[in-house]
Amino acid sequence: MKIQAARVIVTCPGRNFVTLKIETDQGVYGIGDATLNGRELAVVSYLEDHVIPCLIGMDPRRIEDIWQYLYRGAYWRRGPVTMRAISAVDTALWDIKGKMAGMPVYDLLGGRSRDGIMVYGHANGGDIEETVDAVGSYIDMGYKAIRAQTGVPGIKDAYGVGRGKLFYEPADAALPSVTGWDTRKALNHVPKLFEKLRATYGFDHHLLHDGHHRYTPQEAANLGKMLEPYQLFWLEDCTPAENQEAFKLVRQHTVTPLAVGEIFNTIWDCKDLIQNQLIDFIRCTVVGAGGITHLRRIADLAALYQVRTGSHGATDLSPVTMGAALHFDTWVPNFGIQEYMRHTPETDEVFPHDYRFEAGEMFVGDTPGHGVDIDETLAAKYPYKPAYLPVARLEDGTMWNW
Ligand SMILES: O=C(O)C(=O)C[C@H](O)[C@H](O)CO
Ligand SMILES: [Mg+2]
Repeated sequence: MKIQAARVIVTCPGRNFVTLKIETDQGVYGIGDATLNGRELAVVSYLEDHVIPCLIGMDPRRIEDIWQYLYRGAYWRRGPVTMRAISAVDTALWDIKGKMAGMPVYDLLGGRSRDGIMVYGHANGGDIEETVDAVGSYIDMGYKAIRAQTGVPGIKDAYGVGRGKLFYEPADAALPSVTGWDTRKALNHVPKLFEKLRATYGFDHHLLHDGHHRYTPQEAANLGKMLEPYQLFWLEDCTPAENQEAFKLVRQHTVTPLAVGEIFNTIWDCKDLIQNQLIDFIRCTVVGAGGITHLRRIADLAALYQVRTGSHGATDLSPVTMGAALHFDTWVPNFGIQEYMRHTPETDEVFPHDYRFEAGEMFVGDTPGHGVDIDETLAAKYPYKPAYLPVARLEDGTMWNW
């Protein structure tokens, strides 16, 4: 069996997605997601100019060997562009293997560990009242877990506060827009949101919050401590994690559960965090961390230390990633939660899929492979549109972490 052709499909049904389609000489094909928000075309070139020429003629059944070939073979290891490209190949190959075997991917991985996959949605508002209402509407939709973000007085375009209620997408301009940040103002405000949420809805639902890399370790520890009475499911990306040791300081001072990993590419980004039990949830996902093959390695390491999974699932990850992630979640023994930001109806139409949401959980179907396809004719109607994520600056103009 041989890989006969492979091509990259770029489409923008409201936002940009990069998809790799691998075709075999036996008529079976597979697809993988390679979307890197705000840097999409770098991955397109990596795939078209450097990966696809090597893939032609290879045996698509050799998923592990092809993964090692692309990782070790490039010499230049890791990084978001390389690992997104490897992930797209890997996901497409698992899709092909499932189709060849007549099995859904979760069965190839070892079978079902659970029936439904608990997901969390994004509730946000310009102020506390609006966010409280938004959380209420997620509860009405059946969600058991909700991430809550609010605008902060005095901060321009605080992180996580979108224009729409269901389809938040921060990459919106042909050049990066400038948002603001002020830790003092956020620390004064965020605990009040959770106080109000618990007072309004009680403690039956899981509440989450994303710090989006904004706080120093000391500030993050302070926030975690202030949020303890509200019993969060997790505080995410409370401080940048390039220096994994930074989490020691946060951990020493708070029992608020910590989650990190949406920008990690490999096991090397999180091995110290996991082995030192500095986090509770690892948020790497299929598209970000080298596909199913590598994510399984991360999850297995995490399991040794009682760290559970909580895969990134924002809208910039295409339905292909969502499908593959849900198969992974259906199997992985140390599952925690899955992020689920809804795609727009236009996106769902371009990527027909068999997963569904019901009563706060997602369910995968039994279609062989990962159960997500691409309608290429429809995809061609939505050409690529340059879009950047915003940047953040402090009040005095200093660049900060968006
Ligand atoms: O979903 C989350 O937790 C995010 O932090 C979303 C990110 O801002 C988004 O994926 C960036 O492209
Ligand atoms: Mg996040």
